[in-house]
Amino acid sequence: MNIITAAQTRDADRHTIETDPIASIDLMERASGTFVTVFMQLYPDRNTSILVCCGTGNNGGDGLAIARLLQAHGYDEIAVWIARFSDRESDDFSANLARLHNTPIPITEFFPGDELPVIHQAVVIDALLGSGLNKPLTGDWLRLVQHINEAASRRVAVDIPTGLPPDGIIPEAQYTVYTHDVISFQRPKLSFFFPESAKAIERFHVVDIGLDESFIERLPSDFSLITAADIQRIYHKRKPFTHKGTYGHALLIAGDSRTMGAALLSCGASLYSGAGLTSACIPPEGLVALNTSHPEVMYCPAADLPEAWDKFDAVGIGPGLGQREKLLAECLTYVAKPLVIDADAINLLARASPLMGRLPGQCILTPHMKEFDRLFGTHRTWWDRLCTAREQAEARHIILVLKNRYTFIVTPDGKVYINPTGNPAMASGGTGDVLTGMLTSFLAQHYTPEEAAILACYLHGAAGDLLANEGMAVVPAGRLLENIPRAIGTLNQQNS
Ligand SMILES: NC(=O)C1=CN([C@@H]2O[C@H](COP(=O)(O)OP(=O)(O)OC[C@H]3O[C@@H](n4cnc5c(N)ncnc54)[C@H](O)[C@@H]3O)[C@@H](O)[C@H]2O)[C@@H](O)CC1
Ligand SMILES: [K+]
Repeated sequence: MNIITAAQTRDADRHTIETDPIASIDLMERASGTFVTVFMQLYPDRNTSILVCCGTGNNGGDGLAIARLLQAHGYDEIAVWIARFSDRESDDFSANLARLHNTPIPITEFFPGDELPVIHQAVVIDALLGSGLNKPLTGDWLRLVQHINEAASRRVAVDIPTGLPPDGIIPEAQYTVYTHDVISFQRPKLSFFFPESAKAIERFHVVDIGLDESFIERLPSDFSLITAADIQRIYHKRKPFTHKGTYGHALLIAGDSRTMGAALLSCGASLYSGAGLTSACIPPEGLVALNTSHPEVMYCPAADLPEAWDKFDAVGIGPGLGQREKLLAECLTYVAKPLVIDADAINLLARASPLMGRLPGQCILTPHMKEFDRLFGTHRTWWDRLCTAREQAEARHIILVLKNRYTFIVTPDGKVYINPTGNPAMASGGTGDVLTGMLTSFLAQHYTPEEAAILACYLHGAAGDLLANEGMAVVPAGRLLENIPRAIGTLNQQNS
């Protein structure tokens, strides 16, 4: 699903109005109706007291229509505030204001400098400003937004929290309405996926307001959100008459005396993700632990690597590797193979910059924020970091998996795939090692690096989601392993 800019959304809006055809005021009614459907699922109690705060543009117009529709659905305790901080009002706002005057809903208008009454409603619907935002909030807007944030109410935004830019840089000090829920029209906005939006958005829901999807999908965009349908398309179900050789041989070069667990986790992840064979190049003191935890995994001593190299279909290096820089340097001298570089190996790369110049094309690097900044310099915003990631991926022909709540997979052609799965219960040591094992496993199974990255990130998060949905508030990395086949299994069920 491509993620589009505010300007492109306006194009899609115009196109739909012309070709559907539908009058703009009716499109607003349709959008407001879809908002109301989700809102009623979130707050089914018709006695919920609701304050709808509206600006005078189309976001405000939506707010007015929403107030009227909620009242028609039996929500009687509704009040509307209109922020008259600008002389302009959109046509559809005016039309909806006229319609609202035919209802008993009380409307209060506020002008610059007006005192703001205490908000006592259980829910505030934020329809002040939407995707039309073109500068940070100041003056009366900022005062109103802070006033809303100070109320004890639940806050639900129409389309986007007021003050949050839909795309581009989100300045750290940017003030927005801090929402519990955002009900967003047609597409999530790019900024929803940046950590800087955490305060502004607790969760978001996307509703289809009937804009022309085929038109939207044709709009050029370098950003796309991975969907279950994409995963279905990429994943190949295991076929009859296949054997372990069909599914490739993965090698994990990992572990050190104090960090052997990282190696075991990544080897386990390779195994559970379906590589036909998995070998571990670990220090010999880890052998007993390896044989105990994953007897299916074979051992490859570091000294055997030069002769054994040819038999591996993919290599992952880094989890718990410690300071064993020589191993990384050696790997980069052998015939290039599908390669994943993670964790300690990334830090070694950051320290030994000549090695950076030897990365094979299409290799996958999986830095988290700090590792990324160690490699490429510090960044003040995630937007800047993502811009650097795109430049570096293009210049070096590599794939960068920039890990976060929503992991960004950045490919050499500058495209960014955003992974939606995963949850905060997974935020603990070792889950990254599991991801490395999964990536290496899918590469060994002959998926392209781009496919492997998309599959691994999605299924890694999906495995964690299965556990979180079963009530686990914390998902330790070890518990993820057995859930990888379950996450893959759900694809098999849907495929059959
Ligand atoms: N697909 C669509 O495009 C649809 C859009 N709709 C709604 O329309 C919204 C966009 O409406 P508009 O383009 O009228 O814009 P907004 O209603 O978001 O903003 C209104 C105006 O406020 C001004 N403004 C921007 N930033 C400001 C700031 N920091 N301080 C003070 N004033 C500022 C701008 O002049 C802007 O045009 C969407 O978010 C959505 O809610 C819906 O009605 C349905 C269809
Ligand atoms: K809003």
